[in-house]
Amino acid sequence: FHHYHRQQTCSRTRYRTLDGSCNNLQHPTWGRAKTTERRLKDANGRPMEAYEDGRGVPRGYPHHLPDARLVSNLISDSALGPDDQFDNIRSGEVMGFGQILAHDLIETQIPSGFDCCKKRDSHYGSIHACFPLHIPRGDRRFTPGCNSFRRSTAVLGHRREQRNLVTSYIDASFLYGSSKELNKKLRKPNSFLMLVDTYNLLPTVHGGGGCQMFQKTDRCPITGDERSAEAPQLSLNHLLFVRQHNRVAIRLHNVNPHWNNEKVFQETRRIIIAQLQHIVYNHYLPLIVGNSTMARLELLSKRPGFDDVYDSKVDASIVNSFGAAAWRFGHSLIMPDISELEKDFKTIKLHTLENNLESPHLWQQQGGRTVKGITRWLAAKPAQKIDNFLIDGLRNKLFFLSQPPGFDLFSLNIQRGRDQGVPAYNDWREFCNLKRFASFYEFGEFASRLARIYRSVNDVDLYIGALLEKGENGGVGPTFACIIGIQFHRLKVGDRFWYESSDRTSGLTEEQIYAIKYSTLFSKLWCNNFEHKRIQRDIFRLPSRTNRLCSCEDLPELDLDLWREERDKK
Ligand code: HEM
Ligand SMILES: [Ca+2]
Repeated sequence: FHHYHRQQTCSRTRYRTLDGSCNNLQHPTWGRAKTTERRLKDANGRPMEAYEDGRGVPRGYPHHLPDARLVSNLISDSALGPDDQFDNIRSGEVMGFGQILAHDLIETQIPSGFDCCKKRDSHYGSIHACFPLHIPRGDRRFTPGCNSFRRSTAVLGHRREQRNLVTSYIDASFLYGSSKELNKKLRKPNSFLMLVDTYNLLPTVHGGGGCQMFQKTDRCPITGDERSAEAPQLSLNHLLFVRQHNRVAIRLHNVNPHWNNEKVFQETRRIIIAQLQHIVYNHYLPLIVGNSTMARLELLSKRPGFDDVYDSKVDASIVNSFGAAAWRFGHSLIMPDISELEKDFKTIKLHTLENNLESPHLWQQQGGRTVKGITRWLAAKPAQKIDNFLIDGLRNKLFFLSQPPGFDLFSLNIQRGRDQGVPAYNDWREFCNLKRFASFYEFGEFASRLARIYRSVNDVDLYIGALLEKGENGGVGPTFACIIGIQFHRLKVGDRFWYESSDRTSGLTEEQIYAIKYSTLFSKLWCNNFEHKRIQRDIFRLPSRTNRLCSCEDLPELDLDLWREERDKK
């Protein structure tokens, strides 16, 4: 293992590398793009892995587990739930931000170039490459056709592993790209700015890229992450960060006109990443894992200045089951439509989500005229509850794109977990020091349905078991809180460039850190970059008596004078 990595030598640079290498000086590849996802180890030091043969055959294959689509139909059909499935605390942006954060941390490689549906294809029928979903008889809402499922690319070794294409660290890689080559394409030449188009929207590529074009004028966006056109609210979160970079960069250049372009760019990048980390740990995560996990794993930031949490023994690489299951909790947050909300915060214009996937059309039309209404809606209206239900648009019509067949995102999640050897729910309970379930009855409402399709309570898939748990204040249940908590703990203490670090080479000053903590509110970024006049203070919580709509001007602004350097000092 070690001799591969020794070749790269690292120096202590002021800024992060783009691919995440050399964050850990002893282990230069930890957290780097294009490296292997990790397995947590149980109390006996055994990796948390559950391939059927211990090597790489999907868990349950061929006949041990119920078809993923059957599980989804019986447990996750939103028609089985209450009429109103909106959350009463969390705003739609909890969903939007959750997805862009997911894309900062992980993109599991999936191979291309073959078709699991074509008998002539050499991989057809090979369980090492293809793992087709079986559609239960009589499942009329789900148009069968061929539901090709390609297994995540295998990193071969003693046991099959998967590869993460992006940097694990919270480093805004979705904005800057996970490689030098991509970063170069995203920047305006000879400038400290990120590229935008003529309407100050995401830059685009003519005639292609990974998105659908409904009209001749639609053009696919190019960003630091190739999935940015996946859904409109995701693209708009990308846009927010591109604009925020440019806004800070221009002001930083004005404060330090003697800095060269690269210095302005890199210093801006450091500020943006600090703001992102601050928001994730102090405003976002508490709403997901709850206060007890935040406290137990010391995830909240210190109030004022420095906090040297870095531990060079901690590997911040993404844990397999975090990406394949736990962080996909967010799919249950997804709302059935996308709306534009007028200035009065009442009048709404509806669009369905499933007809706007993989397409920039909604926000590109008329030079971005819809951006303001959609972003106002994301902030002011609720997400769906974190639960075992998924909206019909994604459970039956994913990638429907005006023509059947559709797909089911929950089935994909379950199938992906089995593909990647994610252990069963009960094994994770034990890992997390929770009592194993002795019988199906402990699942409550859905017990008899689970008992009907799984052979044993020990077989229930992690994704489904964990989403059936209740969490603190409507957050994720204890099993996902455990996995997510561990991952974010590692992403904090395993990041040498963590924003509260007092390192003299790579860190900010104590005053700068204080200023970032004092002023950084995602609501303010939303105001500044989408030209809103009013918003609530905490964008992730719905407007309420304790989180009233206020004037954007009343929210604090980052004081960039703290970055002023005398010309001769440099
Ligand atoms: C409109 C919204 C969304 C759509 C259409 C969507 C769709 C998808 C699809 C198709 C996949 C790949 C499934 C597979 O083949 O395994 C995926 C993966 C994933 N999604 Fe979502 N998603 C959305 C929102 C979210 C949100 C809100 C979160 C979290 C808060 C999230 C977290 C993830 C994660 C962690 C993965 C695995 C990434 C990887 O390992 O490559 N997604 N999503
Ligand atoms: Ca990253």
